[in-house]
Parts: sequence; structure tokens; C-alpha cells
Amino acid sequence: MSSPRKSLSGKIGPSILNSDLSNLASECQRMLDSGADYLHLDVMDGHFVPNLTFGHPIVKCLRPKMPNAMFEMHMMVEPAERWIEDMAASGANMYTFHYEATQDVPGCVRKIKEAGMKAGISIKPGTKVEVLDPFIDLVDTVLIMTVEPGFGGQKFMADMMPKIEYLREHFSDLDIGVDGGVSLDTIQMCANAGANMIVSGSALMKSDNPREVMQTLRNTVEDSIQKSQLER
Ligand SMILES: O=C(CO)[C@H](O)[C@H](O)COP(=O)(O)O
Ligand SMILES: [Fe+2]
Repeated sequence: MSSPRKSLSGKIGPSILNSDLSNLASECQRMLDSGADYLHLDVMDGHFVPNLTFGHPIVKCLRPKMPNAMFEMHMMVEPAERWIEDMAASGANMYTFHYEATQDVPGCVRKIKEAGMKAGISIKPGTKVEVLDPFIDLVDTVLIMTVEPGFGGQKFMADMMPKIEYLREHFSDLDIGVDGGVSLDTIQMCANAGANMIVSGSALMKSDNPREVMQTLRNTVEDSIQKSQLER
């Protein structure tokens, strides 16, 4: 018996990387109040990527201030497994790790699930998307990087769109995220390619009206999903 079809929806996850980190909780709350579906929290270890941000102690402080928020942890750390238990204990909901940062993808996913979180897998721009084929059934989401991980505010790499197209063509129900340089100028490309989980940092943080920007990002993705479903 085939499993029931999951219906895709467009979701917006603001990245708080380029926000005022001295006011992290209020910046997160501002994004939630503006209609964010989840928060994309970028964790960098200064080793897997050439930058440092924050770790699980900060997540632990944020959690009681926003008990119902969905925290997706973008773990730019190596080894990828290192912070699974701590992040789960601190209140993270989803642990998105990098394919390039582990020797054992299935083992990493198993540990994430055992810790009670959802699992996401991400690839850097230089990694071929086909390497993910054996693992798609194990994970909840795939996150395609459209910048070299490490910094917010970089230029969107349009040449990553074929990776998203490949995934959408082969895995029609998969939650596919896109991260890096996503803005009102680049969302149409992401939506056309088939992304439905939209991470956006600077474009939201710099906006005077993040609610309107989120709504436009979401509508663009929803329109594209509807169109592709009609074409099926
Ligand atoms: O993972 C990241 C960088 O490594 C960030 O999530 C990403 O850069 C989002 O910020 P912006 O939209 O400004 O590019
Ligand atoms: Fe990120």
C-alpha cells in the first residue's frame, strides 16, 4: 500500500545571523510576530566554517521566552554529531547538519531522532546533490546552500538551482530548503526550482516591513507549488 501524499506548503524561516545579536530574543520575537513559520538559528564552530556564532547555552535561554517557536538549528560544525544531545536538551526542534561534516550520515540521523528532534541535511555549494540520494528517506528536510556557509549577506548563487530542481523532480513530497542570499529579488528562482522552506536573513533583518516581505516570499512559493500541482 502506498503511503498517503504529503501536501507541500511554503514556510519561511528567518535567519537571525545578521540581526542585532545583543538583542537576540527580541529579534527572534520580532520575526515570530511578523509571521515566521520557524526560526533558522545558525551555529558556527570556527572550524567547519571560518566564523563563530553561538551554541546550545543560548538556545536554552531563548526556549522559555518563546515556548512554541520551532527552532531549526543550522549546524555548521564538525563533527556534525558533536552537539546533538545538548541541542535537544536545550529545546531545539530540528538539527540540520552538513553532509560534509560527518563520516556516518545514517548514524548521525539516528542519534538526532533518538534525541527527539527532526533531522535535516545540508550541502555546501561544492557538493553534488546526488550524494544525498541514499539518505533522502531518512531525513525530514534537505537544505541547499546558495552561499558558501559562514556569513550572512552574501550574493545568492543562482547556479545552485539545478540541485533543487533535481530533488523536486525525484522526490516530489520532500521539504526542500534554500539558504543564502534569498530575498525578494531571488525568491522566484527558488520557487520555480521547487524549494518550499525559505531561509532568509539580511532581506528580512534590513526590511522596515518584515511581515510584508515574509508574505511575499511565502506567496511566491505557494503560487509555484499550486502551479506545479496543477501540471501533474
Ligand atoms: O547559513 C547561513 C550562512 O552560512 C545563513 O543562514 C544565511 O547566510 C542567511 O543569511 P542571508 O539571507 O543574509 O544570506
Ligand atoms: Fe543558515
